[in-house]
Parts: sequence; C-alpha cells; structure tokens
Amino acid sequence: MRFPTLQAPAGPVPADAPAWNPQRGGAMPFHRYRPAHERVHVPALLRRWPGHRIERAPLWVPVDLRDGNQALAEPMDPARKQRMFDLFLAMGFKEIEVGYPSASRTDFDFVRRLAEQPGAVPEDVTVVVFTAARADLIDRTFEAVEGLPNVVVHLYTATAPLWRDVVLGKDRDELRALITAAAERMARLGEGRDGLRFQFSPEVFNLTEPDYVLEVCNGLTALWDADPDRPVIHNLPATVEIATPNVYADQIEYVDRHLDRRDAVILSVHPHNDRGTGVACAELAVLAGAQRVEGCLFGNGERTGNVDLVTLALNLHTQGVDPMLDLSDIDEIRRTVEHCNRLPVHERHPYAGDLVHTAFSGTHQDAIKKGFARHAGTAAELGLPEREAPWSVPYLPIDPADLGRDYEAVIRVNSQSGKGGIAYLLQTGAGLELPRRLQIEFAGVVQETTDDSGLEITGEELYGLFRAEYLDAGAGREWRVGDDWAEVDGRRGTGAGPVDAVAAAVGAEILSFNEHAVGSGPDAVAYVEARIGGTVVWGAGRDASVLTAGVRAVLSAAARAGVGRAGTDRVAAGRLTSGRGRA
Ligand SMILES: CC(=O)SCCNC(=O)CCNC(=O)[C@H](O)C(C)(C)COP(=O)(O)OP(=O)(O)OC[C@H]1O[C@@H](n2cnc3c(N)ncnc32)[C@H](O)[C@@H]1OP(=O)(O)O
Ligand SMILES: CC(C)C(=O)C(=O)O
Repeated sequence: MRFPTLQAPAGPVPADAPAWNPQRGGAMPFHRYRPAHERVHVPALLRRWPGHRIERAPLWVPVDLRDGNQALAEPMDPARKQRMFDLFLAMGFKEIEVGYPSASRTDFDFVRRLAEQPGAVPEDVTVVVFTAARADLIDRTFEAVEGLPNVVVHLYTATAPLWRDVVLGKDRDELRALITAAAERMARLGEGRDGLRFQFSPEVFNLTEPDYVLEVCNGLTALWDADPDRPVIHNLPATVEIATPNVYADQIEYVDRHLDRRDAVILSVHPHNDRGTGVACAELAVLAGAQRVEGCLFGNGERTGNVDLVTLALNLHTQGVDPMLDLSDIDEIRRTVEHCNRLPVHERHPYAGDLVHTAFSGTHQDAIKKGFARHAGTAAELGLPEREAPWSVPYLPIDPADLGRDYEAVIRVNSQSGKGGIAYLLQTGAGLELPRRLQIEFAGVVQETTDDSGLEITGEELYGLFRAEYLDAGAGREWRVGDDWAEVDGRRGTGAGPVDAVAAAVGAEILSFNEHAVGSGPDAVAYVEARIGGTVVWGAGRDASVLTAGVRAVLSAAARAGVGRAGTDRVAAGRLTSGRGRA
C-alpha cells in the first residue's frame, strides 16, 4: 500500500510540456495498454455525423431483463421480472428483450407465461429473446416463443479477434460458418411464421475489423432474405467500451454506409459504459445512422453497466425532441427499478438522483430563484400555465415538474448558501417576502448557525430562526396608539401615523417599511429598517392586524438594537396595562 507515503510522480516533465503545466508522469503502468486506434482500424471516412442533429427518438429497446439481469448478483425472480416488464409497458416501450430462454428455467418459464397468458403482451409490443449460435440453444429458444405473435429472435456471437482466438478458437472463416449454420437453423425453424423477425449481434463489434462485420452482417441479410417489410436488425455492440465516442460513431457510420439492402436493415447499437461514455457513444451513434438503441434503465448492466435509456430519453426531452417514453413519474420508475434490481440509483444519477435538482450553493440558489421569478413572468406574459411555458431557468436543465417532482428539494440551505436560497425557502415555505437588505442581514444570522453546526437547515428551521431573531424580538412590550401618537412602555411619541409614532417613542428613525399578506392566510407581515442610536437594524412583525404587524416590526428593530430588551433599557421596566397591544 503506497498511499501513506504517496509522493508526487517522479518522472520527468515531458520535453514538449508548456511552462504552465508542470505535471510529471510515471506513477501509473500506462505502458501496458495500447490505444484504441491501434486495436481497431476504421477505414478512411469523410464523416457526416458531426454535422447531424438528433431530431427524433430512435427505437428504444430495454435489455434489463436479459443483459441487465445477467449482471445481478441475485437475478430477478419471476415476480420481479413481471414487475419490470409491466413498467416497460407503462413507459411505452414497444420492443422489449425479455430474456435468454435457453439459458435458464426462470427465463424459459417467463417467456412461456407471456406466450400463454392472454393479453400479457399488447398487440403493438414485440418481444425479443436472446440466443447463442448453438443448435440446442436455438431449438429451445424457438420452443419458448411458440405462440407469441410478435417476436425477434436475437442471435449473437463474438466476432473480435481476441474473442475468436481466445474464446471460440476459430478463424474468420470458421466463425462465419458457425454463424451461418445457426442463422440457417433459425430460418428453418421460423419458416412460415408471421410476426417473426431476426436480429444479429456481432458481439464486441467495436473491436472487430469493420470489413469482417460487413461480411457477416451482409451475409445474414441475404440469408434471412430481409426486406423493408420484414427487416433484419443488425445490432452493433460496444460490448466493452474501449475508445472515445467519436471512434464508435465513425465505426457506425462506416457500417451504415456499406450495409447491403440498407432499407431492409434496422441498424441498432448497444453501448456499454466502461469508460463512462456510454451515453455519448449512443448519441453519436444515432448521429452516425443508428436507428435503434438497446440499453437499461438507469444504466444497470455488466461491469459499469449498459447505456442508460432514461438519460438518453431525457437528453432528447431537454432538447425539445419527444423522447417517445413516459418518464413523468421518475421516482416511481426509479423505485421499481431499484426493487427489481436490488441495487440503488445514485443520488447524483442524471435526472433521477435525489440530489440532481438541488442547489446548496449561494450563487446557484440566487440564479435559480431569479430564474423561477422570470419563468412565472414569462408564463403570465404568454398567458400560459407555468407547466406549459418554455423552460429556461439557470442551473436547471429540466423542469423537475416534468418528472413528477415538486420544487421542495430544489433549494436546500447549508453553510455554503446565500441570501437568495434562504429567501426562496422562506418565501415558498412560510410565505415571507423579505426585502433585499433584510435578506442580506438574515443570511449572516443563518451562516453563523450553519457554520456552527456544519449541518443543513430545513425550511421549517429557517422560519424558526427568523421568528426567534425578528418576529419575537420585540415581545413583551406594552403599547397603545392613536392616529398620530403612541405610548410604548410609558414612553410617548408622535408622528404622521401610528407606526411613525411608535418609532418616535422608541427613538427610531424609519428608513424603509414594507408589508404584505402572508399567502392567502389571515396574517400580515411588516418589515422595518430603522436607524436607532447610530445603528441600522431590521425588525419584523407578524399579526392578523396590519397595524399590529407594523408596530411589532418597529419594536423588533428597537429590541434588536438593544432598546427595550428586558433589562437593557429603562422603557422595558414599567408596563402600561391599558395598552391596545402587547408585542
Ligand atoms: C455480451 C453478452 O452479454 S453475451 C451473453 C452472455 N449471457 C450469459 O452467458 C447468460 C446465460 N448463459 C448461460 O447460462 C450459459 O452460458 C449457457 C446455459 C447459455 C451455456 O452454458 P454452458 O453450456 O455451460 O457453456 P458456457 O457457459 O461454459 O459457455 C461457453 C461455451 O460456449 C461457447 N460460446 C460462447 N459464446 C457463444 C456464442 N455466441 N455462440 C456459440 N457458442 C458460444 C464458448 O466458446 C464455450 O464453448 P466451449 O465450451 O466449447 O469452449
Ligand atoms: C451480445 C450483445 C447484444 C451484448 O449483450 C453485448 O455485446 O454486450
């Protein structure tokens, strides 16, 4: 274990490093690996994909019940499989890979139940089943799908040189012969069956020579006699992600442009996420010509997972493209997937994590608060409900409401928060609209508390702090007022109105005064900024009477300036008993 004595790498600074970059290398055995472009050569290509845009959703195919399932320590039991399948239907998937029926009894029985239970598979939904290129497995697969009206039988074999050599022990020709024999068997078993289509995956496509992929795929297109009404699916997996996404896009575009009977082929992709770029690979592949994407919800799958279909779909949504899936209750989807997979979805997972719409930091909160206000204004101007108005709020790429979430978690306060977030929570939680300078003053109070505790503070706790600091500050004082006079604890003052008169009675000069009703409830809140004894302080009061709220705000400011706090000022000593109010 080197960590306790970890030192900066000792290697030399590369000769061509610019002066501003003093990094030294040599700490990691990187020389053991070869770059992707040496492992797979994509023939020269005048790329078109960089200039394309994604303007419609590809055909989505969830493979959670097969590829996702084979990655679980505890594979799904039949109840969990059914629950996941029902979720896919509810979300609007039209093609669903349901298992590897020749591999296990659970999968076989699950497919049989779908075939035998009336109405288990809606008419417009196609079931995909997976098989290796082995006669016994293919036969069992066809047994499983007997009676299903719309089926894709998905054949796979690894085609990359390392797999040919190490795993299958076959050269290119021998492997092509094995695939062809399997495909012929499938064609024979499927003869005369309506609603049956075929899919082929050259596993580890991304490490396979492109000309070999074309040789095999074009051979199968011909063998299965694909046509536009009964297209074949060629699915090109990045089984183990090994290169930057642009390399995958080049590979897909190359195949797209060289496939035979292109209109009789659905070009599909199946990215994994070993480099953390599965989503980018899928998106660039669609730019490059892919029409169908296989993946798993929230990116479950072998090793670092399959590409995440939820992220892909919502990436489209946030670009104004119909994702063609219903993701409007993301938390229910997440809960179901967590239940079925017995794996948690990370708090930072795109779109779905618990924390992904939450800002803790001050400047982000300030921007979001302003963004919400602007959004409400825009909606009003357009005469649209806020849920319908165009969305453009800083730091929130999606309206959480589109995913069935409320705004409660959007702003949360801790020691890194500023006035904007605090004001937002007081506004949304307690209906208080603090004037800007009071926001600044109160933020200091909050900061002291959160710095001391190191903890987050909830909206309720914030209101408690505000009440203790301001609303209760002037409590315990006796006062009465007339139109232009006031008496506070026996001290008299006069002014243009009762609140002015109270200010005069406690020796305060009012610099600003604001009041508003609290939501649709009976209470009003008043805020006073006052100069008292040379200091400027804020006070706030709350009451069902606007007048009382105003008086209390002045008394609160006075108390906070040290005037009238019990034991600190002589007016606190004597109480009038005939007053009209008690602060
Ligand atoms: C990238 C992917 O996701 S591929 C899908 C992988 N999924 C799974 O493996 C889950 C389910 N699989 C299983 O339960 C089992 O592997 C079974 C039941 C299908 C087969 O089990 P077994 O007969 O015991 O074989 P085993 O699992 O050892 O498979 C390896 C054999 O299949 C061969 N093989 C591997 N892939 C393929 C293929 N696509 N087509 C034909 N043969 C293949 C291997 O070369 C090896 O053959 P060998 O025994 O002659 O050396
Ligand atoms: C065989 C294909 C579809 C696959 O699961 C993979 O390559 O990951």
